[in-house]
Amino acid sequence: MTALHLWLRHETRTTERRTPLVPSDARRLVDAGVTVTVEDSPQRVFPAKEYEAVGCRPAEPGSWVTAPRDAVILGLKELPDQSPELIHRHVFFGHAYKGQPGAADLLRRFRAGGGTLLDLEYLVDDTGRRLVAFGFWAGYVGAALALLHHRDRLTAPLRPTAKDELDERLRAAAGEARALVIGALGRSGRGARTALMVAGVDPTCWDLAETRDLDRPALLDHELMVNTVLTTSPVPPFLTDKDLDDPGRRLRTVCDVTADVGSPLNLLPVYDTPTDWEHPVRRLREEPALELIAIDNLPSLLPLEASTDFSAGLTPLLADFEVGGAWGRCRGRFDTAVRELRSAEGESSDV
Ligand SMILES: NC(=O)c1ccc[n+]([C@@H]2O[C@H](COP(=O)([O-])OP(=O)(O)OC[C@H]3O[C@@H](n4cnc5c(N)ncnc54)[C@H](O)[C@@H]3O)[C@@H](O)[C@H]2O)c1
Repeated sequence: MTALHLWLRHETRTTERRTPLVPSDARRLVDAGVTVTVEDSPQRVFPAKEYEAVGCRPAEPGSWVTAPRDAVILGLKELPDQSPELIHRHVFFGHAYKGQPGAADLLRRFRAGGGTLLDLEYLVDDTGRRLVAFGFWAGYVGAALALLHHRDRLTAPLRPTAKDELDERLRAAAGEARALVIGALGRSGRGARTALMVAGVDPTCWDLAETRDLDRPALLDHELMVNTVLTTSPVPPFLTDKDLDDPGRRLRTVCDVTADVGSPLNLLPVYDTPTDWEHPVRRLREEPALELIAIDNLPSLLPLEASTDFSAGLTPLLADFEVGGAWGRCRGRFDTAVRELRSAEGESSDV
């Protein structure tokens, strides 16, 4: 039996309805002897009473700051700014290791309080492959939005929805479309293919083998493209301004699921800011028209499915919360980031 005390916090972003732990999985952890505290959260897709019904302890939103020191605080997105010293172990997406805005400040807060960031993005197996990710639903929603827009049936602002409702809209928009999914064998790629199939569209699927010698005319001959490629080494871009200016281009709608703006590995360097729920579509060219969707929080639009899937992957890892293995690698990445921060600040490199 483990002495783990898990504390599920309220998400501060009002649009964030997802949770990394759903009630049915919380029950599994409680049954395994884990103490699970769940903060009330008005927007979470599962009400607090469903967690209480399976044996979780209730808590007020934001009360994790006063949680016992040994509690592991679980969340998805950013921590609120109050509490300059972070004393706990925190499991969430910290976005703190690639020099992102606010990254150094967050690491400093951990360093000041002696806490630890266990970043979900760095929870990987021994080959470096991520163990929990929202990719499938990012691809699903991205392709669905692209298809709906292509059919002139996308309305803004976007709002979180249920899969049944989205699928109904996709079926109502069914018909021929020449669609291309790049990165088709990955998590997001599979999601994109699945959504397009719901709309009766059988996309062309490219992955590593098909882009090694990129056939640009073939790419531009598709009406709709969904980019879901996660690359770790530089490769030539899939689209350039020159391609966009090609008068023979049939491509009209692009969804960049990676929304990798500003990264040196960006494969679609034809725009410089993502789009969002208020304004999901941006016109990049007038004649012939080319429109872009590049939203960086796609799975939040399907909070129930995204949460359920993510929680199913995370729960066995939480049940086996330990020093070594995936959590050890995750901790090691945090230690490295703190050392890097120290040496950037000219201090001793000891952690
Ligand atoms: N927009 C959002 O809300 C959102 C949410 C989750 C994930 N994402 C992003 O989606 C992207 C994909 O994530 P994933 O979980 O699907 O990754 P993944 O590793 O499961 O899949 C990536 C795929 O890209 C393929 N690939 C790599 N290099 C390629 C190349 N040069 N040409 C063609 N294919 C290539 C890989 O073989 C793999 O099949 C990531 O950038 C991730 O950050 C975005």
